[in-house]
Amino acid sequence: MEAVDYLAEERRKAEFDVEEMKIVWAGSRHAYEISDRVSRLVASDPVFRKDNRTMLSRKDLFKDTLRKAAHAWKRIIELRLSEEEAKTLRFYVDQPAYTDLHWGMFIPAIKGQGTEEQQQKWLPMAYKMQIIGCYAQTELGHGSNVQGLETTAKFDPQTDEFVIHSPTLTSSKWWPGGLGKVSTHAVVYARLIIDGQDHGVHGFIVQLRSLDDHSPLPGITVGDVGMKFGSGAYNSMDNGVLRFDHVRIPRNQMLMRVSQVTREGKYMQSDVPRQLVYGTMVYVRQTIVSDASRALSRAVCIATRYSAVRRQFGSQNGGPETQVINYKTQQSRLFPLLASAYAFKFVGEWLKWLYADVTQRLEANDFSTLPEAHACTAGLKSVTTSATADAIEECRKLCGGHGYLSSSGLPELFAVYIPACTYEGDNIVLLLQVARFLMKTVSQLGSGKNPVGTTAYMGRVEHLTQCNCEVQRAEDWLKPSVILEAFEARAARMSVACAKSLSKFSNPEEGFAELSADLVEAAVAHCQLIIVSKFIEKLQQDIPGKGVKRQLETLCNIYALYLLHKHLGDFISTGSISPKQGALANEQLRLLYSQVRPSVIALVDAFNYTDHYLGSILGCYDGNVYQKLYDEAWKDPLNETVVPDGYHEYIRPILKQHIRNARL
Ligand SMILES: CCCCCCC/C=C/C(=O)SCCNC(=O)CCNC(=O)[C@H](O)C(C)(C)COP(=O)(O)OP(=O)(O)OC[C@H]1O[C@@H](n2cnc3c(N)ncnc32)[C@H](O)[C@@H]1OP(=O)(O)O
Ligand SMILES: Cc1cc2nc3c(=O)[nH]c(=O)nc-3n(C[C@H](O)[C@H](O)[C@H](O)COP(=O)(O)OP(=O)(O)OC[C@H]3O[C@@H](n4cnc5c(N)ncnc54)[C@H](O)[C@@H]3O)c2cc1C
Repeated sequence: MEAVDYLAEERRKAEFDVEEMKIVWAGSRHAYEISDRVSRLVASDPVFRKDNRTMLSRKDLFKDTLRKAAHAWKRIIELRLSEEEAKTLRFYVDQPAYTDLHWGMFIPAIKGQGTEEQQQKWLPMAYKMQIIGCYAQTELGHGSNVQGLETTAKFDPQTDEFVIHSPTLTSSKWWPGGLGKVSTHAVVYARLIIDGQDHGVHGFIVQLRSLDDHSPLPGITVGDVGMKFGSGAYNSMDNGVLRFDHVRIPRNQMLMRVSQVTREGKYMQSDVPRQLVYGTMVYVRQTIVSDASRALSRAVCIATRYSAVRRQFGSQNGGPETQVINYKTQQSRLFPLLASAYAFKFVGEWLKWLYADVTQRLEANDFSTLPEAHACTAGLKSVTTSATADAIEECRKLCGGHGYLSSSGLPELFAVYIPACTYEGDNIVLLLQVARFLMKTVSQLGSGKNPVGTTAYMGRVEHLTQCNCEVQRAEDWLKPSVILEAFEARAARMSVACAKSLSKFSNPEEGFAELSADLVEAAVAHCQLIIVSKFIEKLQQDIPGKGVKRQLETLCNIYALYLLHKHLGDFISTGSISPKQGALANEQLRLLYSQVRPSVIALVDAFNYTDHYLGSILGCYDGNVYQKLYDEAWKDPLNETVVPDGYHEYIRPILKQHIRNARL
């Protein structure tokens, strides 16, 4: 059989309706149709070509990004694309750009923190891209600790203005995407000072560059922070540095939904919580969870297709070698990642719903679910991005040597993805936020306030800290109720153990710092429980299509049992399961790998990614890996000449050394 036939053969083995699974993956038939149409549109447009981008210099890469962003905008206007279609188009262009921050943070910040009047003034200009904005919060000296920001916004009652100033080197804004070279405006976070009194961090809309010639306005020093990790990758983004030297802005450019400053310089707080100043981060963290499933599914698609094509060992009497995907070790490394991609997809959908729900409540002045929304977005952002970053690297290893080639697409995907573990909140810092929320929940148990939502299980803490797992045979692990109780017991017991340890400290903050490593583990357990439970909930829905639900059940079980196996120490040390039950879970997991094996190629086909989006020779739909790898090698600039540049200066003299030595 030719390499090109391997995937066709695999597709014939699929045990479910792949077209229906595509709709489940996309979220709805409508979303599927948009994604399918727009991804093909991008793939067929030569301006969006990206196969040469890791070879470009920083300047050429940046200009290429500007060209793509301008072309994308032109196509959006020409084709009158809806908001959803436009977003999908930017996603498939697949090159980090200032537009991500303009649409993803600048506009949401004004929407979430601006008054009606401010929204009416700024949003129409932003929607038409007559102004381009970024989100300037982080400083050289302060990122995680937002309350530690140093930039000041002093109210000047004489002129009815704020004076924005960077008092120290460490107060220089540092990192904001789009700031370095493009943005005309920024939402700048600064300490509000009125009459010498510090009212903490607030957001301000500040113009940075002239709308006529793009030069920085007086008092503004702005530039790019420099090259980042990897070639291509996130270097298409102009992450920037910015300093203010007493820059004046009108008073009405402070975002005033949460608090206001009057003409007289009076500071007034609305009845909305102060934490809404952090609202844009909650919004973006929620989108990052869905993005994790996309990045992970992309890597998994590449590694799965390649693993079905690649053969090593096992040939008998000159017959074909074994497909590496049939090695149990390959399966135990790859299939949990496939299952994780689906798990993150569904928890991302749920989180989107949660965010929409909390937004609706906030509009009706119901702030009760804000702490949970903060904990869920922070925790799930952390857990899904860390797992995805690790998984992309694992996929590279699963592809052996060829995975290390740039043309596999995996090195660039890794380089572009890993900052997700840091931006929008360092993952450990965010897990500590979840831990605080959990400790608060435990401390309130018995006070008559019943935990709700994702912490509702804590309401059954007495049962969960005493229950015995009922598993006796491997197949008992297939019962959703059994899986759920094991995960709930582990999470509840870890939180309760932390709370008990904390109670021994006279100073709770000291205790929290001392126990922070354990608290992070408890937070991870809680977040993993959410992901598992949302997958199980998804399966309670009506899911049409032959065999579709069955495949999803298998993936759900793989995801849960893989986590259980990976964190066996937690489950056993908390007494949530016995060592014997842990071994049975592993036995069941092996059976599940065999069960899902015939369908894995169809399961990655269901992501419906174009070859353009995948950007990987190893992951192409046709599986023609070797011919493509061979052809690609000859396109490398080093192969433009047979004898390399530098031969005469640096190679020949060494080779001819013996002649010189002989003459001496
Ligand atoms: C689509 C775009 C593409 C993506 C491109 C990526 C671009 C990247 C952009 C960025 O990175 S922007 C910068 C992001 N920066 C951060 O994420 C900073 C992380 N730090 C924080 O979020 C906070 O400083 C902190 C870690 C939460 C701590 O803040 P603070 O010291 O003020 O809080 P605490 O005293 O711990 O808590 C006070 C109180 O507030 C609650 N809370 C904290 N954050 C939020 C929130 N976002 N929403 C709601 N509530 C929040 C917290 O739980 C505490 O509650 P109580 O315990 O008092 O009830
Ligand atoms: C590619 C990229 C794009 C970005 N885009 C933007 C943007 O558009 N706008 C913007 O404003 N910012 C942006 N940022 C900044 C980003 O939000 C911050 O880098 C991030 O919040 C982490 O903060 P930090 O860099 O200060 O890390 P630090 O907080 O200095 O982290 C350093 C280490 O200290 C640990 N640590 C910190 N605090 C604690 C604690 N309390 N307990 C335990 N450990 C702790 C962390 O876990 C980490 O290991 C971007 C960053 C990157 C990398």
